[in-house]
Amino acid sequence: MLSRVEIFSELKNLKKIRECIDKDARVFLNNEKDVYSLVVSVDELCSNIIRHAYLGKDNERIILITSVDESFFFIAIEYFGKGFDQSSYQFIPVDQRQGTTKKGRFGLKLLEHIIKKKKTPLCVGLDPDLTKIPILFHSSHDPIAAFTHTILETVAPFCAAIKPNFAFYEAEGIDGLSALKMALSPKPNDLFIIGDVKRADIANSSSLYAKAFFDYWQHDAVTVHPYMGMDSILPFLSYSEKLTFILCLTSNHGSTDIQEQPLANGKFVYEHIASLAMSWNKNKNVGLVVGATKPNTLAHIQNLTHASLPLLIPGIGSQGSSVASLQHSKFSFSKGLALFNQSRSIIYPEGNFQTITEFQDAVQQKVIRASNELRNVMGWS
Ligand SMILES: O=C(O)c1cc(=O)[nH]c(=O)n1[C@@H]1O[C@H](COP(=O)(O)O)[C@@H](O)[C@H]1O
Repeated sequence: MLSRVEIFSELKNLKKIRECIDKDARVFLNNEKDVYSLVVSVDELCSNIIRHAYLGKDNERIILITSVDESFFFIAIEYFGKGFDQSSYQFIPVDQRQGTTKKGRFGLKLLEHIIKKKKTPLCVGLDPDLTKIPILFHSSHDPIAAFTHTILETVAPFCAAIKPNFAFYEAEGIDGLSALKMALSPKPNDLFIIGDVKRADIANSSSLYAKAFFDYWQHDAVTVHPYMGMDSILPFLSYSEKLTFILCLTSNHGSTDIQEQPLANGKFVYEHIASLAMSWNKNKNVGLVVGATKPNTLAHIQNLTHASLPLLIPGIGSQGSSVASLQHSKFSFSKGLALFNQSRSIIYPEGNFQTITEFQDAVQQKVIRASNELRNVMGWS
């Protein structure tokens, strides 16, 4: 299949180039994240042509030619401005590029992209609990692995993100962690993966937590606590292509013990955390965890941050909150970016299941209902 797109050199015209690459890349690649990476690379290349080769002039031509089939993808970009000075290029091996590349919004854009493609901001939490996993999985030699695999396969088409909570895997020791590793290998297509790890330590230790969850586990995002301050969070933020969700106002009752305490200046601790998070957002890769169980405070935090930080919102379902209660609050579904997590209410449907298929059908009903509910609220149905 051969395509040709010609545009004038205005940034707004790059949409046509992105659309063409997005369409053709799907013939060749079957992974949403790879498609997105390619779209971003070509977009970056063309915007550099406009900025550097055409010095911002908007009436010059850029021509994109692609040829693609399942085994081959050819991309040519033709432009007529100042050529690239190859002698100015200094090769930096990928493993030494940390901190040398332009700070990206890749994690944020990837999340946005997947939410739009899947038409849902639903995140499904992977919280495999041996006391809740249906009996039929217990005859498997590795119930946690079998359960995780079944849940992933069932929910993947209907959600944008998954959030494995490490507590549930770590509780089973090495076996639990290998079950998770196996379930996530190869990396699932079309899913944003948030490692719910709630870490952070002195910088020296945090940098290894960050390495573990971003490099080894290949997560797209992690959750961290802010208790130890900026230096404990920065090692996570130095991964500019990943997202780091900072606990701001958690969904549990104990949030009143510390997070909802007033400071000497009259502000609440969670407000202070939200302001700090905004000031740490130099790489556009900071998000906040805010529970859905306090819809009005959630709305207040959304306002306070001008909806500039992506929100991870747990607490819907088993913890008693609902999409309806958010609708009845001042929270705005149309401002900024938010992911709504549900774990137990999706992965543990009631019933006495005799077969995996019966169980999958029940989970599928739950996840479709949760996904559709959010889709309706977003006006995407
Ligand atoms: O960081 C989280 O994900 C989190 C923060 C919070 O404030 N409240 C909260 O419930 N969570 C996690 O979100 C999931 C909620 O699970 P369910 O209550 O079963 O939907 C669990 O894995 C929690 O650990």
